[in-house]
Amino acid sequence: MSHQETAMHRTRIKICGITREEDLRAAVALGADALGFVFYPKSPRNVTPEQAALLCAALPPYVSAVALFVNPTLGEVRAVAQRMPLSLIQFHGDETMDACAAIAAAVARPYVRAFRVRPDTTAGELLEYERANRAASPWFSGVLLDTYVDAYGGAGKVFDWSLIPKELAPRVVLSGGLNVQNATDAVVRVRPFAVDISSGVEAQKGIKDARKLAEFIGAVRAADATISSETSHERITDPR
Ligand SMILES: O=C(O)c1ccccc1N[C@@H]1O[C@H](COP(=O)(O)O)[C@@H](O)[C@H]1O
Repeated sequence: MSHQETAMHRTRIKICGITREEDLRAAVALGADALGFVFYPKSPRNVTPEQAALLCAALPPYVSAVALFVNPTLGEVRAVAQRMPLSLIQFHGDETMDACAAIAAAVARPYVRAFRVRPDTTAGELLEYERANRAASPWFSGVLLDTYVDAYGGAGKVFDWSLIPKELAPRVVLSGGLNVQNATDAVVRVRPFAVDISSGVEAQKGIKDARKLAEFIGAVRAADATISSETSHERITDPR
């Protein structure tokens, strides 16, 4: 196989809970694909639409701005969508499927919907969740898997990745307790479309640590390199 035919695996990376311009610039410089802004007043990472708009002024083209909400009203989402260059909504609460679809249609933005995985979550449940949401709205972009905890998210807790069905993994955003130590293992084992991290790259709540950001992104890219070399090896040994 020639060099040009070797497909490089590239896991998309979202850094969530941006509250400072220097963190945004560091994440962008390191190659993050998306940055998350939390609009949930109970979160230590909460920002106002005006703060997010100011932060996004430093965002270059082709890097997505994601707005995270927990059980928002349409008015709250609209206020954000009108003020910042919003690429994607992340619904991370107990919103119904129909509420997500209606809000996304009203503001004309795609969305991901968080499924908070419990120890007794089944593969069938996850597949059906994705199928039903996809059928419910053309604005549905994918499922984000997080760990079920009493709070809504950003808790740094891992769930059992073996619960994710193999056929769903290439379409999911994997989150929940990712960090510098487990990132390579997570990506090599699960092979998600994207990873999303918040607390694992923080120096303190709401403040990112530039070194952890660099190490986390490096760990994901190391996993990508492993997957790419496995894939090209499979092609060489089985050229079909
Ligand atoms: O980041 C938050 O403060 C937050 C608040 C409410 C709901 C979700 C939140 N963040 C999301 O939680 C997951 C897991 O985060 P962590 O890496 O375990 O800290 C992630 O998808 C964040 O986007």
